[in-house]
Amino acid sequence: MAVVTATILDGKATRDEIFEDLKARVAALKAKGITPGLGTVLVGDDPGSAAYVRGKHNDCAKVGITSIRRDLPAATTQEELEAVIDELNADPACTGYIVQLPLPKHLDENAALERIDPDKDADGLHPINLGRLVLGKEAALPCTPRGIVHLLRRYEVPIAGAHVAVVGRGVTVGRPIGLLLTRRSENATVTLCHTGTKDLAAEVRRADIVVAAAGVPGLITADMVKPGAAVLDVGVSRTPEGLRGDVADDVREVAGFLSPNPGGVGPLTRAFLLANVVERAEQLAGR
Ligand SMILES: Nc1nc2c(c(=O)[nH]1)N[C@@H](CN(C=O)c1ccc(C(=O)N[C@@H](CCC(=O)O)C(=O)O)cc1)CN2
Repeated sequence: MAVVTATILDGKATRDEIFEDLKARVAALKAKGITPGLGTVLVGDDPGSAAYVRGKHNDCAKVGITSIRRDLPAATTQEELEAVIDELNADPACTGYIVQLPLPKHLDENAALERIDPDKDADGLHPINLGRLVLGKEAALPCTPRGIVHLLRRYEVPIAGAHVAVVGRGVTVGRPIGLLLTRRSENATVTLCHTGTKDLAAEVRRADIVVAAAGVPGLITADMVKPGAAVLDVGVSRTPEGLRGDVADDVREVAGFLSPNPGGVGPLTRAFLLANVVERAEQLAGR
């Protein structure tokens, strides 16, 4: 029988704590006559993206944030998409919003992200907000990286001085997580691994913290993990057997901490999306 050594980093319990805090803050905003609003733009009928967007609006209802949904057909043109973005930029009821990624292949994702008003960028993925993060200025932070840092802190995983291997260089996780973890407040040393990395196993093996965000089922196996390391399973793939993370099951016999998938970082991605909207509403209320 498998021996589980890892402490499980429970994303759902941690999300519930964040929701309690957000509920109180939204109530305080409403008492001042301000209701935060989250917008989503979903293009096409990918069932995974549709489920994530549905989840985001369910979360809004739980904490008292107004939901604004724009669901567009798969054949939407770039001009039509940008017209919806412009509309949300101008909508005073919309405090912040996201364009659900990935977009259908015929659409230009970067152009769409750049069109979002940076002050309404609830995802923290606008180039201006990523640039502010690089410069150490206040900005909306990308939700999944924010969730990862929160989960590590919540379970008192040492970050300062840790060697972190990030696997995957996507815009929502891999690239921005390095920016967060190398801030002075976190002080980790980060190696960003990708398909061009010569010896992935060696890079992962010397890491105290592994962030697996490649979207390759079972990529990280027990023999690649330093005993006691914290392993965060962020990548997700839809396989004929169902949803699979990047981390093989046997890693829980070696790791010191493990964020499972599902039930780890995913719920925090959603929680920090709402947190970004509430924080923006609080900034506006303070003016
Ligand atoms: N505009 C964005 N698009 C995408 C992002 C993002 O941060 N911004 N990230 C992912 C998808 N995503 C949010 O949009 C997301 C992924 C996973 C979860 C989640 O809660 N997962 C659950 C399992 C859910 C299931 O069973 O299907 C879990 O991990 O427990 C939430 C949000 C790509 N696109």
